[in-house]
Amino acid sequence: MTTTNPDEFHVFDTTLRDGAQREGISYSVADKLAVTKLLDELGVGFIEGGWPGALPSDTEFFARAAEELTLKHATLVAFGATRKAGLAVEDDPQVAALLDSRASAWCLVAKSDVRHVKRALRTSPEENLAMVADTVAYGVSCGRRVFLDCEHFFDGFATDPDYATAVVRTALDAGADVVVLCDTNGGMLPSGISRTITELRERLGGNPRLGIHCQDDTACAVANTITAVEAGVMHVQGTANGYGERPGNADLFAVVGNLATKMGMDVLPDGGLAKLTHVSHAIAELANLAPDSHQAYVGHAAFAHKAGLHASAIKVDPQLYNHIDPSVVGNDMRILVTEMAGRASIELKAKELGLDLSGHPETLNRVTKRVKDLEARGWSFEAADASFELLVRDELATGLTRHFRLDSYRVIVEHRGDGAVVSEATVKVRSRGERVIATAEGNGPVNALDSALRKALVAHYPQLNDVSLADYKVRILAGSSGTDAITRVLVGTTDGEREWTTVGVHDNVVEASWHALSEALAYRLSRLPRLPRVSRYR
Ligand SMILES: CC(=O)SCCNC(=O)CCNC(=O)[C@H](O)C(C)(C)COP(=O)(O)OP(=O)(O)OC[C@H]1O[C@@H](n2cnc3c(N)ncnc32)[C@H](O)[C@@H]1OP(=O)(O)O
Ligand SMILES: CC(=O)C(=O)O
Repeated sequence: MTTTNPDEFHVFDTTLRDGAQREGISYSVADKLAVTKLLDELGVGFIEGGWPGALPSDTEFFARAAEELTLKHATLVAFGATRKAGLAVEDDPQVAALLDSRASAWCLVAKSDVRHVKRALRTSPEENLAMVADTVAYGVSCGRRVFLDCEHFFDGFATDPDYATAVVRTALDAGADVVVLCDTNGGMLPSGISRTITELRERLGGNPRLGIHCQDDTACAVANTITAVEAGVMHVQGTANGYGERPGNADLFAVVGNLATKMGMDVLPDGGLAKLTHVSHAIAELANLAPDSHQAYVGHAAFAHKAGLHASAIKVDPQLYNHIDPSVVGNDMRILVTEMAGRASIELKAKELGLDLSGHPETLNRVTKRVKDLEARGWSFEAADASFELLVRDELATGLTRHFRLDSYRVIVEHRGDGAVVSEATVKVRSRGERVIATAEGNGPVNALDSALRKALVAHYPQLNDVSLADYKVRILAGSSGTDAITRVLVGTTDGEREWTTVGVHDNVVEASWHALSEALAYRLSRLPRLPRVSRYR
């Protein structure tokens, strides 16, 4: 891998500025400080923290960051705009706010499309160049490192290449460290990025310090960013998980993953790359967004294999079906067990769960057949590892699965005259050689059943006191009419330390729920000493 001098190649994060422009994101100042620490831990070179003077919370963020944060790797950057048209730079309150932020680096947004200069800024092309020159030079004279974001650069270059080039040259001449070419409307394709940067570099001559900032409106932001690096830029901007205005920004984790693993560029400090997955998920939490399972490199499913053919090759060598070793970016490979599984998928999944089927070809065949049959009837094991594990244990006859057996259950739902609806369940189970009967009420039939089953078992298995329901999902699968459909229930259960998921399928929602609930407790108890095997799945 080529070691990249952090001053010669910049990884510039704008999660807290452009990323915060995504609909639905609203960071508190504390969130912003936490995101900054995570990005610093990852090892990015620059963190754009927001626009002091424009957003009161960003002003507060910079004040607190100056007092509270000691960054190991990153330089904190304050975002702002070039001075107002017709105003001396020293008199512009927004520029004063940049100084007040105490950030040692600024990133200024400037117009580089002449149509925007005339129609949005309502000023002359010459005055816009003066705004760029004055503000950059002022920042530099105040000891700040200044980056210039050329808004709408690619559209501007297509309309008037001389003017767009003049903006870049003006900023470089005024002392800008890097001039960043922005695809603000996100409409570019890689070929256009490459052509424009090549032509710009010819016009400028020498080796200009250029950067790239791509919005994702054509879903090409990452590809456009990589193309720009190939065309000679030395500064990439992006955001955690691609958050940003409209469809978003270039996903910095995919950009960094590509640069490091495909182009041999060592763009993060030692150990940084292996933190990619953790930092991605932690920032999603702070943004209050569910992590995208299917995100490249860092998604939970980025290295999840469903097809039997994939698994059979992976069994020989995981590299045959993975573009990189997932651990390089802190991720894991997973094998999914579904109708598409073959014996190799089952064997690998069982191994993942600590069960060795390699010396048990008959069991492997049986498990594979049962999984395929059950999946065809609506069961889904890919999200229910615990049910799959119980099934394998049953077939392996390890005797670890059954600590209780159902005799019968009954649930009633009573709609009373006063409008109250009450559910009551009675379960009769065999446990430790005894017949146990328990009754419980609940706010619905499933809740009542769950309570009654726990009540019946807890005297024999006090471990169940720590177990609680974490999630309950119902999906209607098929049927000729709405009410005769098959129901699939997935139950998530936790003991405070771990979480596991079980599945139940039946044309009766209560029975499907019973199955998933009783499996959840059976799974917890399967961690206890051995007990005799009984058959399941009627
Ligand atoms: C491409 C990007 O995403 S850049 C980042 C954009 N981010 C944001 O806009 C979020 C923060 N923005 C804000 O809080 C507000 O828009 C503010 C504080 C910056 C400005 O608010 P207001 O003063 O009320 O102005 P308003 O938002 O209506 O218009 C923007 C003004 O900036 C001017 N402007 C736009 N770009 C620039 C520029 N590069 N340099 C100088 N002035 C600019 C516009 O001409 C307009 O001026 P006008 O008020 O004289 O018409
Ligand atoms: C600066 C910026 O965010 C853009 O031009 O898209």
